[in-house]
Amino acid sequence: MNAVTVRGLRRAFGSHVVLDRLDLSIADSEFVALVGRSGGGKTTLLRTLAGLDPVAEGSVEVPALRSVVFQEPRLLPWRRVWQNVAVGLPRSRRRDEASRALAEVGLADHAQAWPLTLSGGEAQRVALARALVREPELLLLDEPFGALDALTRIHMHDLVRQLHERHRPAVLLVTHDVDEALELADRVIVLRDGRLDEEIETRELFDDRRDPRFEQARARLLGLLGVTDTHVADPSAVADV
Ligand SMILES: Nc1ncnc2c1ncn2[C@@H]1O[C@H](COP(=O)(O)OP(=O)(O)OP(=O)(O)O)[C@@H](O)[C@H]1O
Repeated sequence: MNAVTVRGLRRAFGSHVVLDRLDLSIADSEFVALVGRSGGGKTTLLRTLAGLDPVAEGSVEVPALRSVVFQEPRLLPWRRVWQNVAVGLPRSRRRDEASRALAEVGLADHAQAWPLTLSGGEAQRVALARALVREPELLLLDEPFGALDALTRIHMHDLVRQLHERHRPAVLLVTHDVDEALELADRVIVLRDGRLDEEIETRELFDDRRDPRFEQARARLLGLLGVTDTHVADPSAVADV
C-alpha cells in the first residue's frame, strides 16, 4: 500500500512554475529523502503533503494522520516541555503519552522544563516527540537537522533511525545534505525543474559505507545538484550507478 500518491501536481507562483505535473509515491513505512537545489520546490511539496499549501492542480492522497518537523522546533515558550508534546492529545492521555514520547527521545528528565532552557538539539528532540506522539502514518521532516552542529546531527540521525524502526511511519525527509539522505533513506529522490528527475535506492548501500556504490551514489547526487565533489575516487564510475 502507498502512504502517499501524488499525481500531476502543479504549483506556480505567478509565472514561476515550482512543481510541474509532479508524480510521487511513497510506500507505507518507506523512508524517502528529497534533495534538490535551493529554491527548487522541496518545501512547497512538503507543505502540500502536510496540507499547509493548497492543491491547485493534480491530486494528492495522504493519510489523515501526519506530522511535520521543521528546521526550527517551533515550541510554545509559555508551555512546559511535556505540554508542548501533549498539544492536541485528549486530556485523559496527555501526561502519560507525553512522558512516554519524551522518554523515547531521551528527555524524560526535561518534562517540566521550559523550552527556552533547552539546547538546540534538545528542542528538536522535543519537536520529534511531539510529532510522533500521535503515531502519524506519514512523518514530514523539513531539514530538521539543518541548524544543528555536526555531532548533534549524528546523534539525531541515530535517534530518527531508531524511531522509524519502532513506529514505522512513511517518512519524507527534505535535506540539503546528500550524506544524510544516503544514510537515512531507503530511497533518495531528486527534484529538478519541478519534477522528480532521478531516484536512487539506498537501503543496501547504507549497511556498508565502504561499498563503492555508496560513493558512486553520492557523487551522482552531488553532480545532479551541481556540486563538484573532490572526494570522488573514480569519477568514471559515477555513470554506472
Ligand atoms: N508563498 C510564496 N509566494 C511566492 N513564491 C513562493 C512562495 N513560496 C515559495 N515560493 C517560491 O517557490 C520556489 C520554491 O520554494 P521552496 O521553498 O519550495 O524551495 P526549496 O527547494 O525548499 O528551497 P530551499 O532548499 O532553499 O529551502 C522559490 O523560488 C520560492 O521563492
